Amino acid sequence: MATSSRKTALAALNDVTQNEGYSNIVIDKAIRAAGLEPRDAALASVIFYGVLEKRMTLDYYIRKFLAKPKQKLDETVLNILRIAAYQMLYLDKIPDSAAVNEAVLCASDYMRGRYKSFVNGVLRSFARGFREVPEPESESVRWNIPQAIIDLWTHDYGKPLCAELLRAMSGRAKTYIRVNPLRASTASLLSAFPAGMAEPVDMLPDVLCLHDAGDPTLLPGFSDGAFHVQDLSSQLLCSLVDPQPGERVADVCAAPGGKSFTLAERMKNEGKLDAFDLYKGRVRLIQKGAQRLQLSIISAAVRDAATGDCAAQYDRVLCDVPCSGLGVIRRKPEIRYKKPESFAELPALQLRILEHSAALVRPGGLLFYSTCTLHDAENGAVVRAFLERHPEFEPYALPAVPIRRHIPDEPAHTLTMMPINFGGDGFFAAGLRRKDG
Ligand SMILES: C[S@@+](CC[C@H](N)C(=O)[O-])C[C@H]1O[C@@H](n2cnc3c(N)ncnc32)[C@H](O)[C@@H]1O
Repeated sequence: MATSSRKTALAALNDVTQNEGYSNIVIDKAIRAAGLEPRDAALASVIFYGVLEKRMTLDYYIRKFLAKPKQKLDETVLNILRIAAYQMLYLDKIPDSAAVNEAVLCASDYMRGRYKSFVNGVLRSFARGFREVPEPESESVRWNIPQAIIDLWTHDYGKPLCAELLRAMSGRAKTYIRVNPLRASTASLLSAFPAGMAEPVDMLPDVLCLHDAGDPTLLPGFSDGAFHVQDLSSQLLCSLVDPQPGERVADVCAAPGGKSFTLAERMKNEGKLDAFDLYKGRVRLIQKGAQRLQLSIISAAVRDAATGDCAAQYDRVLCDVPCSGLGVIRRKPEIRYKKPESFAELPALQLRILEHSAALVRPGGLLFYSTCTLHDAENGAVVRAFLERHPEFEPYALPAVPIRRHIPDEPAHTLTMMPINFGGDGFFAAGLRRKDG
């Protein structure tokens, strides 16, 4: 068992807590910097994501073994304790003694070993006593979701649905790929992948769900443009947008490009798809992906969706706006710890983007609004405000999809997707139509 796995997980956790880095980017960077072997990299990643997901439960247990339970702890020392506690509570194959010893080694390297005996003492008591600690009573600690988010979901969706949501959000998200039907088929990929690694998904064609596949970019077909990684809800959203070959389509917040790719594939690479994003570096990601997938109708460019010019008129415009991301906390566990105040400004920006993008839609054309969050102020409320201010648009009933509608009486032009009984992330979609003439 390599010490470097824990050290790498620690460096990445410190990066997330101190610099508010995105978990996937931070852990990839830390693993590359450490030059870990695949097995050690896998362990570093399991520990890193596990600690982020279970942080509130881990802190509850750790504090039972502090002489002063309310004591303020150095953030790195706390992360060292969390890493060891996570292994003891959740990783059956790692002996408790190994978890403690590795933590003490990490502590020896930090601040000239100042906290080594503290870490040793706390963790030895933890190893002896954690099985006797009663389960946390607090719903928030048990599900590792801050109370502010539980309150928000209870307010927006009601208590019973919030309870289902908490349970669903505590599971791991699966990895889905979208097969590029212009380059491959689900059958050809299934035969190229090792047996049992992928299975088709009933609700949509050209989707495979992966099991223990490791890095999907290393799978056969990836470099030839046979598929891209895309969550099931995101793929469902593209089926709602339903662009046709030959149409003009704009995706105004498009990077890294997952939806643009699927939309262009659904258009059979015929027509025009303008994919915009605010950031140059992210526009490059769209260009790189479109090139790999050989989707020549995609033109990617930098543009501010809230203010930018664009003379063209489009048949369909998608606004997949920046949002708080509360629907994807299974994939990006750090998002749940953001303070709700940090997303207070988002609805105003989202409405600005939607209103500005409305000008790009031709008469009779369609405007779609989507987020990967579960928060009415960023979802239904933005769409309601838009319709009040824009009588030239009307609700557009979304095509039926084979998933449960969770929200009673949700209007036909909006769809809130929740991970309950369905593999996809939490997403919201709305359809609007510019009236003719
Ligand atoms: C939810 S992500 C889009 C994901 C993308 N549609 C996909 O499926 O891959 C939101 C994107 O909006 C971009 N963004 C943020 N503010 C923007 C603005 N004012 N104008 C254009 N893009 C913006 C971000 O850089 C980010 O790439």
